[in-house]
Amino acid sequence: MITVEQLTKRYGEKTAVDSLTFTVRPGAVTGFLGPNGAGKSTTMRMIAGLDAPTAGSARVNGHAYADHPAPLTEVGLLLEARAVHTGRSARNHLLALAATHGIGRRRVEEVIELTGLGAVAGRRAGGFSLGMGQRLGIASALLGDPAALILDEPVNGLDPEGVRWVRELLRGLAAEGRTVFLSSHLMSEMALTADHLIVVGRGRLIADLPVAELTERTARDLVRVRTPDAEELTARLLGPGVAVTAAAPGLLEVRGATSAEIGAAAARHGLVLHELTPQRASLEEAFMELTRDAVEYRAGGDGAGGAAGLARDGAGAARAEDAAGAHDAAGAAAGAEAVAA
Ligand SMILES: Nc1ncnc2c1ncn2[C@@H]1O[C@H](COP(=O)(O)OP(=O)(O)OP(=O)(O)O)[C@@H](O)[C@H]1O
Repeated sequence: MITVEQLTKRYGEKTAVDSLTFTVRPGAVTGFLGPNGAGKSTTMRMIAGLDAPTAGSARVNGHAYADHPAPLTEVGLLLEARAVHTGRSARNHLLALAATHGIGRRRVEEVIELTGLGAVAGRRAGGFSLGMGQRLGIASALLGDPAALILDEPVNGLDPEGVRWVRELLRGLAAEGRTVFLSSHLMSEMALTADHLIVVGRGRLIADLPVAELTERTARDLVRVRTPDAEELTARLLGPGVAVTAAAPGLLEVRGATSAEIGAAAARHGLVLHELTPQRASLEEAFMELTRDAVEYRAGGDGAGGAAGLARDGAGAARAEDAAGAHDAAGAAAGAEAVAA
């Protein structure tokens, strides 16, 4: 369990992490998501005791990381890819690390096996590719068989097979009851790997919700219909609460009716349909929507009513309801535009 309370980090005028409060629970993969510069790495460094908070606290299993007598056995860390600039072989690197914690050779061989480094373990780690370096970083993190893992962008630089390998490994570790906390700026990756999401922008909490909930919320009330009988179908569908937009010749976008209702109406009136597709916003779109204001602010926009608007309660922590409310409102506004057009 990782507990972050009112965690804040300022570098001079710059607030990198702003009153963050969240909990990362065991038995699940929790994704830490946010655009570049949102404060993910800084937060992870503070959890790992590598940076001192300006205010607030971060605890792993109830203690500050630095207070753990043998931190490797408590928390596995992967914070910087290619942190190994060494002439040592991967195996010797792991053996040296293991020795600092009284971890035996057997465990070193186990993690080499687990991370698929067997064939290259005798090679100089400093010359590893980014992908191999990531595997070695993950092997180091797993060395102490820790109950919690904190991984900053663990799939960075990995090929698709490597990405899938990390995903399955992390899901397996969570299924064993461990706390798995990983950062990414890629929603698509998180959607496949994480059970729960903590989304940040400009150092502040934007959302804290299960991935499944975000998926549900991205379902748009919109059905795309391709038909040679567009005009007549439009006339048949229009009614209270139903809006139909002609997106292109023979292509309608219908709001306020399900695809089943549209199909039934077409059948009743003998109208031909070539396509009937309920639309869902992709998770990537949902993420962009959630973090849009945070990004605009960073790009020099005024950001008024942006992430600050989402994180509007006194404590500065917008929970899922707030963020979703804002998201829904934005979705509704976009819908109104489309209908008007
Ligand atoms: N040592 C530092 N001194 C000054 N500013 C810093 C320092 N470390 C981070 N920052 C700033 O704090 C903000 C948050 O940075 P951080 O690296 O935590 O974000 P991030 O979400 O991990 O981004 P990325 O996805 O790009 O790694 C950024 O604006 C960054 O420039």
